[in-house]
Amino acid sequence: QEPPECMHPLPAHRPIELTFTNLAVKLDDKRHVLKNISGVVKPGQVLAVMGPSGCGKTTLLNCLSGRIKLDSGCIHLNRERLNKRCKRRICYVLQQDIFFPDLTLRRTLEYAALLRLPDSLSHSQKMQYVDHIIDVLDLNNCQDTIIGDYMKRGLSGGEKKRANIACELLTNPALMLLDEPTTGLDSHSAYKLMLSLKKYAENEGKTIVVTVHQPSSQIFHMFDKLLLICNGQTAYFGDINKVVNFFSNIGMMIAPHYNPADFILEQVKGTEEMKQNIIAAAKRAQDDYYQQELLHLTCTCDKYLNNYRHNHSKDKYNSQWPINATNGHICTAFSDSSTDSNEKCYTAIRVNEDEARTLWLDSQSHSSTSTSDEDFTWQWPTSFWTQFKVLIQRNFHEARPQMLSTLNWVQTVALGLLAGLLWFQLPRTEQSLHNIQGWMFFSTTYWMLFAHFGTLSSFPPEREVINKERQSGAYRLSAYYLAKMVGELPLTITLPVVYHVISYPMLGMHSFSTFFTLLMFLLLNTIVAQSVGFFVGALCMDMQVSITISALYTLATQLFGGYLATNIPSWLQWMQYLSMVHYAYQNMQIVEFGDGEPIKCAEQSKYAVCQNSTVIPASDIVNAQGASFPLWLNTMILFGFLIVFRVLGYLVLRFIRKPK
Ligand SMILES: Nc1ncnc2c1ncn2[C@@H]1O[C@H](COP(=O)(O)OP(=O)(O)OP(=O)(O)O)[C@@H](O)[C@H]1O
Repeated sequence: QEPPECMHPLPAHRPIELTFTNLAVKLDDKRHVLKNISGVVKPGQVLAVMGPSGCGKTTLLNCLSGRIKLDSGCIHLNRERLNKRCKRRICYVLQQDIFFPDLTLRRTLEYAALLRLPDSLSHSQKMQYVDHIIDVLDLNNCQDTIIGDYMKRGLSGGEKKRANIACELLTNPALMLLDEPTTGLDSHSAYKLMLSLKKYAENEGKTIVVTVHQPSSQIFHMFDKLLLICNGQTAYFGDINKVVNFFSNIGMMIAPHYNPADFILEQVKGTEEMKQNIIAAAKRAQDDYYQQELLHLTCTCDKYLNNYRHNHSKDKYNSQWPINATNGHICTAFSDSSTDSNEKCYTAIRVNEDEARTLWLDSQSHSSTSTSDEDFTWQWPTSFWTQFKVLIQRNFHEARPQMLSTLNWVQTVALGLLAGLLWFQLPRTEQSLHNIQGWMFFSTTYWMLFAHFGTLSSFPPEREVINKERQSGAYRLSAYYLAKMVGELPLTITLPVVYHVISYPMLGMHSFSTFFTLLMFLLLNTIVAQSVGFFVGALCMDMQVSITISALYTLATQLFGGYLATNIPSWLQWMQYLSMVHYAYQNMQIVEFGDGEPIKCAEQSKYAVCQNSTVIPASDIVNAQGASFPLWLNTMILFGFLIVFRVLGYLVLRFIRKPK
């Protein structure tokens, strides 16, 4: 069954001719992962990159997408050298399928469409296009299945692969790089997927580069060009239907009815001598290839230039047409080359050939000049406000199953009841004071740990998705960050509210105002702890390191909170100012003992004030634990913690953990 034709609601992007020349990448300045890799792929063509495992295929795609710094060589998209701006026009489908596991496939695609299709399209147009992409990639049956991960069963491997491609196809990219899109698919699914891509390239004038491991011969013959890599070097670059000839010319004959893909991979996995022979032959063939291109060019350069002049006679590009790249100059360069050394002639001629081809591409492009200009100037597909709104919804949907899981509900209700029963209806006497303080301290530290470690464990997988989306320029980091704070807020506070509603009245409720004020400080403390967890999770790439830092910080926070140790040595007293629990716990005491029913003095009270009074004022209770601040100052400091750690978290993502 043929995949349906693609009808994208966006105007077509200008076709891209991808040219890469002499790419080299070294590891640790020593070992070459890639060396002298060159090639060109034109609009409508599919280039297959093949080679043994570890030969450098993924590294090449990383280079072409601009994610790896080159040691030498250059990459051009039409006439423009690969730069940050044009990187956004490349879609890169990674080998790993990185998604939010709890969202369904349809929801995932809907959010991708809402974020990555421009605001000029209505919501229903975007949804229609999602339907269309689901049809194109044959994902109808699983659109309501969650993506899943190793813990939760969701989409199959093949469905995830197609979902990955679907997300990228949404933006109607002109250049697609796909890293092993057929891995894990059965032969029929692999064939169907490649057929969809091939049709997409042909019908829409897209430029496609795929890495493949061991394609069937049916798939192999679908490709237009092949780049075979061996030991990081070119073992073949050229038309797919000439590769068998290339090998037979160097004495490596394919048996009849043998899959050419299997055959060439066996050759490049042979002895070191065989590999060197193949690489040397590829180099010779490449030189010949350029000579032929040149001959072709000299025959057609008149056509290119005449076409170009005809189509652009009045537009602004005409004035930019380089004076030295005239027909005469190309031909002169060519005739000069017959006497020059190969290398010199190649350089001289390539410059002009590239210019001619680029101009020809301009003239052939089915998009108008204004559309192509828009291509080069757009920054974000949607406005900040759209990104913010969509990301709030997505954050909420994505985080809810984890943050409000059944297990968390059970844990909260059970602990609320347990704390209520343990400190049930305590009398307001000095003898019970330590127990009442125990409830407050337990509540603040428990929710601090819950929020901190919850964020710490959930953020690293989320960072993968965010990095992938930031790399493709889907949205602003600031929109994501604000949306995360707002979208997760109701989820963050739900369980502490439930806990407080259960346990505080059991302890002994005196007024609604103390109930609500205590709840506010409990929530503020929880949100601060979440911010610290987010900052540590964003900063540390190693989970073990982040757990160690968090354990140290949260335990020290408890030790200096004012409940466990009241006689802190003077040289260590500064540590209590770093303890967020210290401020929340103090405020809870000020409210509970100040606004609630007062605490009666014991007969033999340790408080001096009891010599003249029958009740202990809140200030005396708080002062007995060491350094103390008034309510407003403690509250300001807690807000200070919140702002500082939120800003630090943002700066870490913006400058330290930014995607390459
Ligand atoms: N960051 C890195 N640190 C160390 N080695 C690296 C790094 N990146 C790549 N390599 C090495 O470079 C070589 C090429 O890796 P690459 O992932 O490009 O291979 P590949 O052809 O895509 O392999 P496969 O087909 O198995 O996915 C491998 O030997 C790999 O170990």
